[in-house]
Amino acid sequence: MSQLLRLGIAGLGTVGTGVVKIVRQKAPLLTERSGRSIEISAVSARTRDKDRGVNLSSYAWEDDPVALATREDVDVFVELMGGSDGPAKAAVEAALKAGKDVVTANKAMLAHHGQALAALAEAHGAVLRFEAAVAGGIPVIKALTEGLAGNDIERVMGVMNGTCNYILTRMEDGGLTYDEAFAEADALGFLEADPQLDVGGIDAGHKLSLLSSIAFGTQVNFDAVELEGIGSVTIEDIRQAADMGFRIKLLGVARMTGRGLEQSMAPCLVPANSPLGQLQGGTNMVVIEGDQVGQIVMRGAGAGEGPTASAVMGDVMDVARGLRVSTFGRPAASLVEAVPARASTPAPYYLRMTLADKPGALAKVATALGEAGVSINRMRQYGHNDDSAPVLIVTHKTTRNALDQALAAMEATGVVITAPVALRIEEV
Ligand SMILES: NC(=O)C1=CN([C@@H]2O[C@H](COP(=O)(O)OP(=O)(O)OC[C@H]3O[C@@H](n4cnc5c(N)ncnc54)[C@H](O)[C@@H]3O)[C@@H](O)[C@H]2O)C=CC1
Ligand SMILES: N[C@@H](CC=O)C(=O)O
Ligand code: NA
Repeated sequence: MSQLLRLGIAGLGTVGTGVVKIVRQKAPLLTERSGRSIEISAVSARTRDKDRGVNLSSYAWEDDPVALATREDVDVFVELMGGSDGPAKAAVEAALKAGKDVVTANKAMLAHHGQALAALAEAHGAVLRFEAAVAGGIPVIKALTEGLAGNDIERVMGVMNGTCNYILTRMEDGGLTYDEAFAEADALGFLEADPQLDVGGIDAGHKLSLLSSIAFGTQVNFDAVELEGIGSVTIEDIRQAADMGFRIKLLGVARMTGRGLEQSMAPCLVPANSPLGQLQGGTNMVVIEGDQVGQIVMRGAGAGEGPTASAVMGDVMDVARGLRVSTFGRPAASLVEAVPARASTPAPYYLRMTLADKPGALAKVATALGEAGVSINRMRQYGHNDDSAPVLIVTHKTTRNALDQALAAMEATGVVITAPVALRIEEV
C-alpha cells in the first residue's frame, strides 16, 4: 500500500469546503491515525473563481468532474456535488470503472442507483462508501454494517432531515411561522439544492431506503417508501399534540414483517419525553433495534459543514486504513428484492377534524370508528365556532386499513366539515 492517498474532490459547496479544510488543517492527525499521508490532488466545481474561505491554489482544477474522477493522480474520488443523475452519477461510474474507491454524500444518487453502483464497485474491486449521506455526522452506516453485523435488525427509525426538524422545532418553541423557520434552516446550510426534497420528505425517504437496505439485506427501493412531507403539519396540530404530551416529528420507520418490507416517512406523534420527542433543531436521531443488542439511540448533527465533512473523512480514513466493507454491508449480488408492504403495523392514531355543531355529530363519528373496529382512547371538543366545533380523537392501536375505512365512513356521515388530519403515534 502506498504511503500516499490522493483525493479528487468534486463539489466545493458546504460539504466539499468542509472536507478540504479538514484535510488541510488535520494532516498530521490523519497520518498518525491511518499511517498514510492524505492529500488532495485535484478539485472541481461549477465556478472556479469564488472565495470559499480556503486556499485551493495548490490543487489541480478540472471543469469536468468525469475528468477529475479518472485522473492518474487520484486514488479516491470524493463526490460532493449532489443530484441523483447527471454529472455526479457519470463521474462516480467513471471512477469505479477505473477501479478507484469512491466516497460520496449523495443520498439521492444512491437511493435511485445504489444497487447498480454497488455492483459496479464490486465488479471493479473498488469500494463505495456513503456515511455522510445518512444522518450526516452520525456514524450510522458504520454502526449498521460493522458494529451491529451480528444482529438481526428488527426496526430502524429516525429523524433524518435537519431542515424539517428545525422547522417543526422553531414553529413550536420559537412561535415562528413556517417561512421564518425555513429561512433560518437555509442560513445554517441545511437545505438541499431543491428544498422540496427536504420539506417533501424525499431527502429523508432517500436516507431511510439506504438504511433499510443495510438493515434487512434488501436492494434499495426508494420508490416503495410511503412518503409524506411536513407541508400538511399545522401549528394547530403542533399545539394540540404538545397539549397531550406529544411532539410531531418527520419520522422514518422501516421494519420487515411477514407481509414484506414496510418503509414509511411521515409526520408522526412521539411522546414529548422520549429521546425522539426531545430532539431539537437541526439535530438528527437514528434508533436501531437488533435482536441481540436491543435498542440503540444515536443522536447528532445531521447536516452542515463540519458534521457532514466529518462523516466524509471517516470514510476516507477507512479507505486509507485498508478497510473494505461492501457498500450495503454484504455483496451486492446477495441483496434480495424486498416485497414492499404498506406500513400497517397496528398503532394508535391522532385525529383532528371539524364537525358540524349539531346534536348527534360526535356520535356519528364514534359510530364510524366503532364499525370499522377502531376503538377510541381519548376524545375531546376543544373549541367552538359559529356552527362548527374542532374535535380531537386519539385511538387505541389500529391498522391503517381499519383507520382508512373509518375515515371513509366518517366522510359519508355528512357531519365532518374539514377532512380529518390523521397522524400515526409511533411507539418509541
Ligand atoms: N449540506 C449538508 O448539510 C449535507 C449535504 N449532503 C449532500 O452532500 C452533497 C453536497 O451538498 P452541499 O455541499 O450542501 O451542496 P452545495 O450546493 O453547497 O455544493 C455543491 C457543489 O457542487 C458543485 N457542482 C454542482 N454541480 C456540478 C457540476 N455539474 N460540475 C461541477 N461541480 C458541480 C457546485 O459548484 C458546488 O461547489 C449533496 O449530495 C448533498 O445532498 C449530505 C449531508 C448533509
Ligand atoms: N438537507 C439535509 C442535509 C443533510 O442531509 C437536511 O436538512 O438534513
Ligand atoms: Na452518517
